[in-house]
Amino acid sequence: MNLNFHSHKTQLIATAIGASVATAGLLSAYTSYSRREKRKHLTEHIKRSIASHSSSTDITTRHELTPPPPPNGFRDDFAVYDEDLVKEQLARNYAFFGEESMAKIREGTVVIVGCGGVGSWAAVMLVRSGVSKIRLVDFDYVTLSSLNRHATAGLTDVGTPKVKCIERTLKQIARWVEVDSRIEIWRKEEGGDLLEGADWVIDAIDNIQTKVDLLKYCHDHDIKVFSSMGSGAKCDPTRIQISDISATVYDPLARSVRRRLRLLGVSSGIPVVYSTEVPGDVRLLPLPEEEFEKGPVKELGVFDDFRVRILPVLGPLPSIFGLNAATYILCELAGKPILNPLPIKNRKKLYERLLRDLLHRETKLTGETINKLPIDEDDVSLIFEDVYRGRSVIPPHNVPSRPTLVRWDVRQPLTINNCVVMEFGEAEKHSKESGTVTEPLTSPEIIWGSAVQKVVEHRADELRREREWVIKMQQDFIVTRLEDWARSDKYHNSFLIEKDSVLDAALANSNANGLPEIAVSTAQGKFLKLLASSIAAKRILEVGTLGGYSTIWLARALPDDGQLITLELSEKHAQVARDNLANAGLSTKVEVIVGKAVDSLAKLHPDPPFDLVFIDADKPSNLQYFTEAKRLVRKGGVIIVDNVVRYGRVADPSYIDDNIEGVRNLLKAIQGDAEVDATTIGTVGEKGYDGFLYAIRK
Ligand SMILES: C[S@@+](CC[C@H](N)C(=O)[O-])C[C@H]1O[C@@H](n2cnc3c(N)ncnc32)[C@H](O)[C@@H]1O
Repeated sequence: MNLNFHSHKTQLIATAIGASVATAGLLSAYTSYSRREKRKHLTEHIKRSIASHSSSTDITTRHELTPPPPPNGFRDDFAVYDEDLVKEQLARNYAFFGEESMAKIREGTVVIVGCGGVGSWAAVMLVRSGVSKIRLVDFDYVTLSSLNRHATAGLTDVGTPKVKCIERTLKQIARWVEVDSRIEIWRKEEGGDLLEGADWVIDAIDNIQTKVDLLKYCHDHDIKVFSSMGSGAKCDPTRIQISDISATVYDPLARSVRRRLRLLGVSSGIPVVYSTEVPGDVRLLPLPEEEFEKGPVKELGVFDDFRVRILPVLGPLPSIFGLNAATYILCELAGKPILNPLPIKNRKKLYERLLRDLLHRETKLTGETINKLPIDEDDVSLIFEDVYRGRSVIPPHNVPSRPTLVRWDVRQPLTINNCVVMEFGEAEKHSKESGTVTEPLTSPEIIWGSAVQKVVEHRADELRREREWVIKMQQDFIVTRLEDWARSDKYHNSFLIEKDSVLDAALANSNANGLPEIAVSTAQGKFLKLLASSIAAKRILEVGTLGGYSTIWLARALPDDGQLITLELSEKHAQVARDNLANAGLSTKVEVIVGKAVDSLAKLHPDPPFDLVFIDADKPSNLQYFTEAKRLVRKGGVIIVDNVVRYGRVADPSYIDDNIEGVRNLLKAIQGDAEVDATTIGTVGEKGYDGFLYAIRK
């Protein structure tokens, strides 16, 4: 019985197993079949798509952004974007990063600025690894000479946009990828649009100024950016590495970018790929003779500020740079960043030591206890790495075994321009023979000769030029906020304008009565007063009183028998103004007329004429007020119109509103008016960017 039971059970189990195996076999066969079919489908489509590309003779259609859908409507076919196939294609990456990280990579958006030898490789590898949204930005076209390093360009691509030829390849690699190709130059003025939505930006630009612009822009706008330094003129792949921009050494492009960024206030926080290989005696190759014959060299470049000369490049190097960028960003997107990419040398300790030694040396030199030097650790690295390239200033300019910083000329203060690198022994000799600050013995030129003196001057000059460049750059970057202007006004006023309780009370009373805070600023008020004084104004007309703040300033310039008439629409404003004027002791000199200014003006007589008219009421009526002002002001008298700049918007055709139109109409009228001579003066201050129009009645 027992046996029977067992044999029955065994039979049942065997049947169950048999059935499961058969089902599994069938399922597996079906899955394989289904996959095979999907794969076949995909392969056929890709073949068709490629065939249709190569049969086309029109070079522009061959590089169309969207691959042409095949007759059976490929894009809607489930097989194209089938998740199974995507996962199969990315199987090794899934194995490496796992589901969660791969999901992040696949959601990532990367913008590549510069799609040449570096950017093209980065793009290809990012897409091969699963990045599904990519924007390519480059204004340039494929040339024959770029084929030695480009990831996707072939002979038939010559003369076509670089971004388009990368896009085509990317779509052949991953049918699901979204490529946004922009045949555009990145410029900081419109830079935001091209970077929109980026999780990461790759800077693969070969123009230093644009590169610095882009890095600074990304830094200021909290956009993650990875930058590629100079791959030109190098050949040693073992020296390529990733580090923070602040830790780069030996690479001349990195040095220049680092210096410029540092002077713009960005000293670290940008990962870069660079090489420590010091290029030999490399110069930009001269252009071939026939290129010169085509016309002035400058005209040969696509854009003025882009180089037209040729830098020697060994193809694999930029590609390695691009692959480094892709690797770094993939790990970042995956949430598994490369931890502490190894900088060639950890120089921080060295800079600390150099600074400490310099402090001791300076203490001896000045004979005083010094707690803080006028140069800091950042400057030390600038002097050591950038200015003196880690070498002694003394010929033969060895790499010192014990580098030391010293003040070059003890008769001059310690600055980055008056501080040099020496070997310890040289520094000792220098200090001994130079004497001290109070008792200098001789000049450094006498100690080391005029050739060394020239090196120091040359380096200082280099630094100065760079600073000038940076100052120029900074001007482009300046975004001055209202609070900056307010602080500026406050600072200047603290020297030039005494605290004035009457004016403060006028503002406080206006506020208390709910008047809008649109009176002129303190500095503008003072300007109006000075102006009225300079022309010895006896009769002043004001259009737009508000609480009488500008009125008080102007009236204070009047002599005892002077008079000011001010026109105000609002009875309430006028009443507040009268109170403020009374408090200022100016009631007898000022008459406030209530009503529409146009009507009030029409009733005023030009005899006696006014010396000064200040127009500051409703802007759409500017021209009417100005016309009346001309009638009422004496020859040689002055008309001032406020708010004619309006954040520069008057000049921006995209702004259309009544106030702005009021100013534009006034300007147009004055243009052909022989009776006045006028100019506009920007009055940047605590009220932001605005300006006065200043006109003299001829
Ligand atoms: C900008 S505020 C004048 C500020 C004043 N000048 C100052 O700096 O203290 C403009 C004033 O013009 C007045 N206003 C507006 N339209 C007017 C009109 N048609 N006639 C007269 N006044 C007018 C407003 O009521 C307001 O008080």
